Amino acid sequence: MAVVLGPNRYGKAETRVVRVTRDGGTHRLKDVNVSVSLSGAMDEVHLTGDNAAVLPTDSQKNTVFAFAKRYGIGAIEEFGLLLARHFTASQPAVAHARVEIHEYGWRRISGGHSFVRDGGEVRTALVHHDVGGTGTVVSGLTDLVVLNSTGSEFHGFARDEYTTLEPTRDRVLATAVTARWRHRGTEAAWDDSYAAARDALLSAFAETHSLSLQQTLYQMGRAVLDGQDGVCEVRLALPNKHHFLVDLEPFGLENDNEVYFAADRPYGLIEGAVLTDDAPDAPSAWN
Ligand SMILES: O=c1[nH]c(=O)c2[nH]c(=O)[nH]c2[nH]1
Repeated sequence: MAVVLGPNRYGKAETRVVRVTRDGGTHRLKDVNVSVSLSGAMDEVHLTGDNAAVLPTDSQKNTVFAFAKRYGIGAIEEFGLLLARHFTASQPAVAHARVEIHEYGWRRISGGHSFVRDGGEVRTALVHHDVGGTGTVVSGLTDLVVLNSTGSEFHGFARDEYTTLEPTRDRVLATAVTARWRHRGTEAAWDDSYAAARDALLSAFAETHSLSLQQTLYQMGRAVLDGQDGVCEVRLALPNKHHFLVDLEPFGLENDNEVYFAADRPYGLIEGAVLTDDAPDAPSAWN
């Protein structure tokens, strides 16, 4: 029985590119996930290991970043066509290009450079009640994804022999907020309280000129407490969703804080509590 090569394709999946367009102080954001898959005369690489027809998936990823800079990202259909036509036109072995793009929507918070991602967030409540009649209520949310495309710095940090991070005076700051806030009592206008806390978190994130995510965390917690006497403690978990500036110099392009690689892991995880100095102890409230 003979064995033959069947249908095949290859490419770089899920290149996460964030393109910031700066129009003075007003920024626009395009956040996409691009998967390229090429097919054509690829028998040799499978049968003999001859790579002559294989444009590396690494080059495909670089093309996505370079095109994001060179042409911007308009409608994702248009960006997809641009890429697919490029690969079929420039690689003799490529007969077909498949480009799938997913776009994540963002809405403005306030100011010109602060955004909250559409959908996905979850409202949470955790209630404890004793037979004796005392209770605690912890409200919260998870997966509230926010991004500042400027207004964030990180420098002056401790260094050791393993430190390679470059200090920065202008970076993208993004996080998926998990916040929980403890109420003093068991009577409150819960929906209004939730809306006010969510607003306070968003405004504080947008309005804090950040020197670290830790500093932003404290300001976010404080904003919730300042807005509501009925809340005595806020706990926050803020993953630092790193956006790395892509080096476009090898392609003769300058990257003036426009094209970022949105990494999903590993991520910094910044956690902390902010509380009023009269907050009652609540050993079980958070578990
Ligand atoms: O805001 C930050 N806090 C850190 O603790 C940290 N560590 C790091 O590598 N980048 C950052 N950013």
